[in-house]
Amino acid sequence: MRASLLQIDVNDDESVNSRRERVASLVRAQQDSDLVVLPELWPTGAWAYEGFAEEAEPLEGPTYEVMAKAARDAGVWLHAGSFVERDPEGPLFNTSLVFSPEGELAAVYRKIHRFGFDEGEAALMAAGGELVSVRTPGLCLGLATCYDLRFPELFRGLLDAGATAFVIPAGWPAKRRGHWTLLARARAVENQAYVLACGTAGTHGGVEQAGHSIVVDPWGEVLAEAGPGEEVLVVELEPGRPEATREQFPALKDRLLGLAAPRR
Ligand SMILES: O=C(O)CCC(=O)C(=O)O
Repeated sequence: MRASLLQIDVNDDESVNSRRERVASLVRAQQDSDLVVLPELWPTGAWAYEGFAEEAEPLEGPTYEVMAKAARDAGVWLHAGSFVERDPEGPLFNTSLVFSPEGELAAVYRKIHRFGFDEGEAALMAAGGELVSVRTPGLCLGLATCYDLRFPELFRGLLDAGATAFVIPAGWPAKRRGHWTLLARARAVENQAYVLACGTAGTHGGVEQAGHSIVVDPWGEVLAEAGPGEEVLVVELEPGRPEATREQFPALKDRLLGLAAPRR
């Protein structure tokens, strides 16, 4: 099973419309892959907060339309990264879409952990409240977005829902790149699952992006890692590898659920 992670250069000079068309062409060029992954908030830029309200789209807005068609044209499973969704009730969400190779919507995930400590995304957006996984013929994909990577309990929830791979679009800043790589490997090792973490390149909203999209196998080995610039990272995954790893080294069977809090 071949996956392509499209590490897009997201900068403030390119308009949302032209970036959308450019990214759609890049998706269409991945016909040899089974799964294509895009980063977080690539249409607007994850850090370009001032544009969020103006650029917000309904669920089935321009990003949905263009990406559904690109998935169908390429005949791939497409994790279309995320975009700023305006819910009909008013709130904004950081919303990821997954399309089947027929261009049908297969999953919608609204980012649960918003970044910003009461500012930026955390102030402007509402939190999603639902764990989402999607079964493809090869792997069961558990969905998470950027800052979610710091919350292992979310990944345990996805594991319990059957996930064998985690797909994590991000707009991770360069200054915390060390955490990105470490956390991606940790989530893979502790859950014995593939991690496909796709970030952005470039600088937007004044924040230099880490790039360095990464694919980690269920044993924690880095299968592929991008550099800092725009890049298509192509990697071969083995369906069945997570299950085989879990059988050979059955640490997940030793989980102790519901441990009591320490007595004071
Ligand atoms: O956790 C971090 O260091 C970065 C998170 C982030 O950039 C985001 O969620 O948008």
